[in-house]
Amino acid sequence: MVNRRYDERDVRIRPGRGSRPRTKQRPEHADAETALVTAVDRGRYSILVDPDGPDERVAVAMKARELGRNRVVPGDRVDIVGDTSGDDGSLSRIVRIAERRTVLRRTADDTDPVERIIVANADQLVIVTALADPEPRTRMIDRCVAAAYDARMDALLALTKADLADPAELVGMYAPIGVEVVVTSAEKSEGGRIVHGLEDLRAALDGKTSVLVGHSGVGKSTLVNALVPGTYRAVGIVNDVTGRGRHTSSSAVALRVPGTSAPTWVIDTPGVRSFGLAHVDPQHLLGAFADLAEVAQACPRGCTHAADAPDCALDEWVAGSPDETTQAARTARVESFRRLLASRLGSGEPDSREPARP
Ligand SMILES: Nc1nc2c(ncn2[C@@H]2O[C@H](COP(=O)(O)OP(=O)(O)OP(=O)(O)O)[C@@H](O)[C@H]2O)c(=O)[nH]1
Repeated sequence: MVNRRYDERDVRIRPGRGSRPRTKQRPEHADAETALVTAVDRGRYSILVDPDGPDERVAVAMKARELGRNRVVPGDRVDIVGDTSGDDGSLSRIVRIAERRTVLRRTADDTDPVERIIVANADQLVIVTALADPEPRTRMIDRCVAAAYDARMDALLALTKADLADPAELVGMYAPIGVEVVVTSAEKSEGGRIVHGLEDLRAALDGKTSVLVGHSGVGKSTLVNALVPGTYRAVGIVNDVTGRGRHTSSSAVALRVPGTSAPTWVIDTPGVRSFGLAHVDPQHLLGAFADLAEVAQACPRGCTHAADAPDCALDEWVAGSPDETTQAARTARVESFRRLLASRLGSGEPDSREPARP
């Protein structure tokens, strides 16, 4: 072994971490384009590339592996790479999901204990309810309103079949709690169906993305058909926007509403009966009642604002009304809020998944 002196050749100079080119530090998919997800069917996503832009086109995408188990749902704004041409047989990849403004979850059930997101970025929940045949169920409406408010969405009540029953009672019940109400009736005519009140509905949807919900038979298909002609076929949905294929699964589909002043979408949710209310945050619900939210600032910390909540400022507010008329109005308002709050428990009846409250 040569005994030599230590010199600078013995010093190993390693490039610092910062100077090494690292893939992760490069902007990922800088060439990505933006798209709107309109439907999901067995791992394939119908998307609209450059929505409302000069190059708007329909395409099909799959989820990139890097997104892992993150769900992509109708209403999602996404970044896509790959073949985004939309040509026959083309397939792009969704590499990013934009931050969601709102999320609507469907209720967990026995077979699936998780409340899954079904729609993203909707502004409004449209609760389609028949005035008769089938009879309206206010408990179901309350649950939907609570879900909408909790998701920070507006609630719109579309009352159908006004030719069969008077809407006054339901209008009187929901209009005072900030729920916009539209009344329609469909009439058979030679050329198909005329839906009276359709223009009111279209105006209430204009410029927004609205999720339509309703039980079977309430006339939801009749409304969607009138708003977006040619959408439905007997065997399933052919998406006019995506243009291709048949959408027979029970997941939500976004449809563009023509004849409006600003881009307008309805998202139909076949088979969705109810929404996730297990984690309703009283503060979110309260946010939909600006006057009550202000009063509730004086509540004790952690106040649930429920009827049995001790020292709830809402009760003091009602009790301290200057006159009888004001007291009646305040009582109605607090009761409406509490009804929505209680609807997560199934309107007084214990929910199968939740213990009854004392
Ligand atoms: N009298 C009356 N009948 C209506 C009205 N709107 C729809 N209907 C009828 O109600 C029934 C149900 O209407 P649909 O539009 O199929 O209802 P849906 O909510 O889509 O129900 P599903 O198709 O079962 O999901 C049909 O027989 C319609 O003709 C209405 O305004 N007045």
